[in-house]
Amino acid sequence: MTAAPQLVVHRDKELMARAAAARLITRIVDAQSARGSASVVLTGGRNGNGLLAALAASPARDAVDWARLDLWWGDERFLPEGDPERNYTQAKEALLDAVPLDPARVHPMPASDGSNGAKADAAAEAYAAELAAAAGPEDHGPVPTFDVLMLGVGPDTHVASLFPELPAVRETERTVVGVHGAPKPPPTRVTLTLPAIRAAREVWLLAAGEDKANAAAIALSGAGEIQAPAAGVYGRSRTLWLLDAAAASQLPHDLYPPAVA
Ligand SMILES: O=C(O)[C@H](O)[C@@H](O)[C@H](O)[C@H](O)COP(=O)(O)O
Repeated sequence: MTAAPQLVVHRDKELMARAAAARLITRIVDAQSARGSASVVLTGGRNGNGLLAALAASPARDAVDWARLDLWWGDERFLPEGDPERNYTQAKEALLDAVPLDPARVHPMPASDGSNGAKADAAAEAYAAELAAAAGPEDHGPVPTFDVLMLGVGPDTHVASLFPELPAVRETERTVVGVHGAPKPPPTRVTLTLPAIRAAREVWLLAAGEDKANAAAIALSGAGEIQAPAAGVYGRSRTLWLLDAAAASQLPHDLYPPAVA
């Protein structure tokens, strides 16, 4: 049984992004000090990219040893390489092009014009193989033990590209699957599954803005994971919701934590 999710509520979207970026820097530095490297899973979307931009602008940014950081993605829009709508493209613009990462340690999900052909299911199998190759005997299954796995939360409670009631959220064996007919464009995507997400040490859910208030309240009030995928994600040692006051506005009062700045 996993511990209950922890909640932190910040004044507004901008402060939440800056505070989450500072939190991520600290977690990466701690992991690198303890194990010599760190492993982080990025998320797409406005909140995810806002955090990356805040990280790029952080005065503490270069406390991170960027050459000893492994970056993975929780999901990807299945589009051609360089498409401005790809999560990888947006992450590069927000942060990756500004820091001295080791390219061999940056693992974008395949593009639709890559070697897997225009088949999202084949791209998913390739990424699952890449994850398995990076896993070691100390890891929990065919994925590396990510230090932090971040997930933006959709207004319908989707996380990554796990949408309510669609097949991907029901997957219990494979670590990566193709998604077809996603309600959030583009319709074709590649996504980690719940088993892969749950291998992470810490799972952070990012929810800022009034449009996330209903999703946060549903996910945190005992909804099932098929109907509310954000309710089904948890880390091995920590599950953390990072919200702003607007996204927390519909939470039951007993869940609403003491406000921070
Ligand atoms: O490919 C994507 O779109 C994301 O991975 C998706 O899961 C996103 O994180 C949520 O939809 C929240 O997006 P916003 O932060 O823009 O609301």
